[in-house]
Amino acid sequence: MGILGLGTVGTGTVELLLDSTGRNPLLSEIEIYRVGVRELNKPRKVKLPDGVIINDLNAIVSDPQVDIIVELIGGVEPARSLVLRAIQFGKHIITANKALISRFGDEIFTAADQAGVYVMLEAAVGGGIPVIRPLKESLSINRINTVTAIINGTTNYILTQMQMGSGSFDDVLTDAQNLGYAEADPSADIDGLDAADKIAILASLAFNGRIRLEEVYYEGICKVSKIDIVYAEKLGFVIKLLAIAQQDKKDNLPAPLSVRVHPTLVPKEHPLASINGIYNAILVEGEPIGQVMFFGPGAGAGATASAVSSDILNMVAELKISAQTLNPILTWKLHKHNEITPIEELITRFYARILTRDEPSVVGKLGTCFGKYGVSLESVVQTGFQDKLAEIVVVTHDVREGDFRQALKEIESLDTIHSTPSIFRVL
Ligand SMILES: NC(=O)C1=CN([C@@H]2O[C@H](COP(=O)(O)OP(=O)(O)OC[C@H]3O[C@@H](n4cnc5c(N)ncnc54)[C@H](OP(=O)(O)O)[C@@H]3O)[C@@H](O)[C@H]2O)C=CC1
Ligand SMILES: N[C@@H](CC=O)C(=O)O
Ligand code: NA
Repeated sequence: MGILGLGTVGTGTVELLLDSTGRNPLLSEIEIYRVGVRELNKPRKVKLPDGVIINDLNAIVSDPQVDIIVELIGGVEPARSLVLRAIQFGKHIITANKALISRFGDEIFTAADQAGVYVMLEAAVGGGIPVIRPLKESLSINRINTVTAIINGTTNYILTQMQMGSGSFDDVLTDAQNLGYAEADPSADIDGLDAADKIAILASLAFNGRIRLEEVYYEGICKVSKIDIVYAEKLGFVIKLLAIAQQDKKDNLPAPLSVRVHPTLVPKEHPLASINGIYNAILVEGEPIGQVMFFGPGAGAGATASAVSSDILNMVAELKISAQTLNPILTWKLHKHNEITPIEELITRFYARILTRDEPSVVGKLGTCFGKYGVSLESVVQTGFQDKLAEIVVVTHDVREGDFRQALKEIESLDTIHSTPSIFRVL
């Protein structure tokens, strides 16, 4: 076996594979033949025989001694070219790289199909949580209607720390980086793109069709402030970065999918409200199963190594049965593209925090504007003052997003309105 990458996940995986006592006996059949890195002279936490760690990754993916390539480099290039080259040379692939799969899954799965090799990616979504394989195998008979998930550990860690009132945003992010949770470029975590990559993968599996990543709406956590966390709490919510894939029905027929990532006010009694820190959870709803929730550590060396190494063991087990015929349930044959609804068509509740000049008629003016676009309000709270401006928090009933945005545009043009610092969707 050849491993590409010896960073957080690569090191965790090598440590796990070398520590076989009390684990699955198949582990003894796995040889770490080569490990590819960028910098040969970097100090490493794991000790491997001389010559195993090299920096010629192209040589590893074409080496006849290697049957399985484990890609743990991250990012698109050179990961994409190396994986495609490995497939050309008939190697089976294991990867933790959601950025690669969400963008180039089509190309990689098609190449793998033609070459008759497996691609396994349990670690790419939810870190250590088994979710890809359960969706492919144990739940595959269900008609899934919704996947609602917390699938970025770094942002969940930051939001949890903010909620507990500890540390500044930057300090908590640095913590998450030092703990090995964040991506090499942490803006992918913060801006919601990492969660978008992951929900695109889950949605393709759950709804049996490819997803165009560019159609997935995503927003990150930059606009979530301590003030909003406190208001949300008073109103009975916690703020979480949710990734949602939902199949709505129109006239009892399946409508296009809604696939999106955004900070969301989650009612405190909802099962996802209590998922804190580095933990992730994926709530799957389908027919006939009902609700199933997967919960566990979403990032970090050990947890992610658990998912990568389980893929390695499963791969070895599959190849023992037959190297000629692939188990069809483990391959990725997604022939159609799923159609995705634009975000303007989403029907949801909203939370908005509006800063106004303190005039007696302002709540009435807000109500009139919202009413004009069919936005009805569930609650309006005039809470306090920020720099001499009155602060009003509204929560709407379900509304079409496009109509809410139009109402807000008109509200923002009123003289009495100063600004709308926060707008979040409510679950
Ligand atoms: N960290 C986590 O908790 C999780 C990460 N993942 C995914 O796992 C993958 C790996 O992440 P992680 O281990 O955190 O990343 P790291 O940045 O810690 O490690 C990356 C490794 O890849 C090597 N590498 C990077 N670029 C090149 C290159 N151009 N040529 C050769 N080697 C290269 C680096 O070499 P060198 O050491 O010499 O610099 C390093 O060993 C990513 O796809 C990530 O999204 C998935 C789930 C959880
Ligand atoms: N950066 C990711 C790592 C796991 O996928 C996260 O924080 O969830
Ligand atoms: Na997983």
